[in-house]
Amino acid sequence: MNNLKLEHLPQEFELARPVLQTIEAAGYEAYFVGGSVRDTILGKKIHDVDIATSAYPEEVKRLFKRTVDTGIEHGTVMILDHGTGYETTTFRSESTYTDYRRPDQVTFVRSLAEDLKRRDFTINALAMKENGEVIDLFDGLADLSAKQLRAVGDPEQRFHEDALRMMRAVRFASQLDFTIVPATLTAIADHASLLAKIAVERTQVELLKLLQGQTPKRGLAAFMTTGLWQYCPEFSGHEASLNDLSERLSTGMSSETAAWSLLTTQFSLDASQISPFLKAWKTANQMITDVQATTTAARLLLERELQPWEVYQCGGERLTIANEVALILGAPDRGSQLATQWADLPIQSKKELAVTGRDLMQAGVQPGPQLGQDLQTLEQRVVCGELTNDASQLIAAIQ
Ligand SMILES: Nc1ccn([C@@H]2O[C@H](COP(=O)(O)OP(=O)(O)OP(=O)(O)O)[C@@H](O)[C@H]2O)c(=O)n1
Ligand SMILES: [Mg+2]
Repeated sequence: MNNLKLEHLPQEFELARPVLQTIEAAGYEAYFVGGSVRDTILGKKIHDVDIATSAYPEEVKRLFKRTVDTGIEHGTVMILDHGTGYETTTFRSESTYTDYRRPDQVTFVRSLAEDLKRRDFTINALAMKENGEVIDLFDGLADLSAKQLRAVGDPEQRFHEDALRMMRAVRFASQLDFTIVPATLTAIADHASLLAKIAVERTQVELLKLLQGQTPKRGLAAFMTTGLWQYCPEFSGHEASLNDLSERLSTGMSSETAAWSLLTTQFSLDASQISPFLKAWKTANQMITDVQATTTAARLLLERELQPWEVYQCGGERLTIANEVALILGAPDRGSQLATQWADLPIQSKKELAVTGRDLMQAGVQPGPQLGQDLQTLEQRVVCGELTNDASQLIAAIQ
């Protein structure tokens, strides 16, 4: 056990202190736990603070005026008395897990040590008192300084309890630039197939964080060597492409759209293959549309410059993503050129076309498929600079 007392806590903790103080004043224990403690010690910005307490959910609710049962069956209560909501979870003990996802039952306990020992990695098993004193029962601080991920206790047990933790390991390796210690890495390789039991939505979150992390090479390399990749939807047959990526990807992708586009471009998927690929990963429909556009453009950028119509069809921010992806895969950086090409387009969307279908009908074009065709021809010719975007000229061109 090591000692550390943080003197200057980030604002997020300062604001949450009254919650811990109220719980402690009633005779219970309360600590900050999880990622916020880890990230503060690492000097990183934190996004939310999690609180763990010896008070049972009903006891927590009695201490505050406004609470919401956000996950009461797991012991989680949201406290709203201090502005921002604070999720407070009662200490829980180990129990049996038969489905590799969630415990068969949750047992509330009064001991912090019992709670911490069922957490995934030593760096995530730190607790911090309201006054900044860090409780380190599993040498998490030593692993933080050595930049290492190590499962708490027996790694096999930790991955049996929740197979998603294996994806979390490779995600943290990328996000934090940490190595995974050999025993933990071996346990991941031995249990990789359990990932198939995990809901794809949860795996997706970790994969995207990995690709957006600071050292994606590290995370991807572990993702590949442990065999986790084999239990991800639609990855089969792409081992060589993924290994190639793990060598190329020296910085994190800028967004989720960029992360997906990198995979679909690297896998040489065409627009019709992107939809089943992303559907298997359960992404939103908008993501499918965006990735189809960025991948089409990125694939072209790997060969040559884009024509105005191709710039137009990809559009705005998506061009930046296409360029980001193509650059990683070996194309020259055409970022500023694309920005100029985009800015110089006569119109940037169909809404800016000087005529509508109604205008064409008034000019005598019959409604029907031909009308749509005519409009698209005009749009294309305006974008390419063959026609001026002027209503009378466009109508004249059609007639
Ligand atoms: N499968 C999991 C998920 C979470 N935890 C524990 O619950 C804490 C909070 O979980 P979560 O917010 O999902 O992850 P963080 O570690 O806080 O990371 P992030 O910064 O992404 O929120 C973790 O630190 C860890 O102690 C765990 O043991 N096993
Ligand atoms: Mg967290």
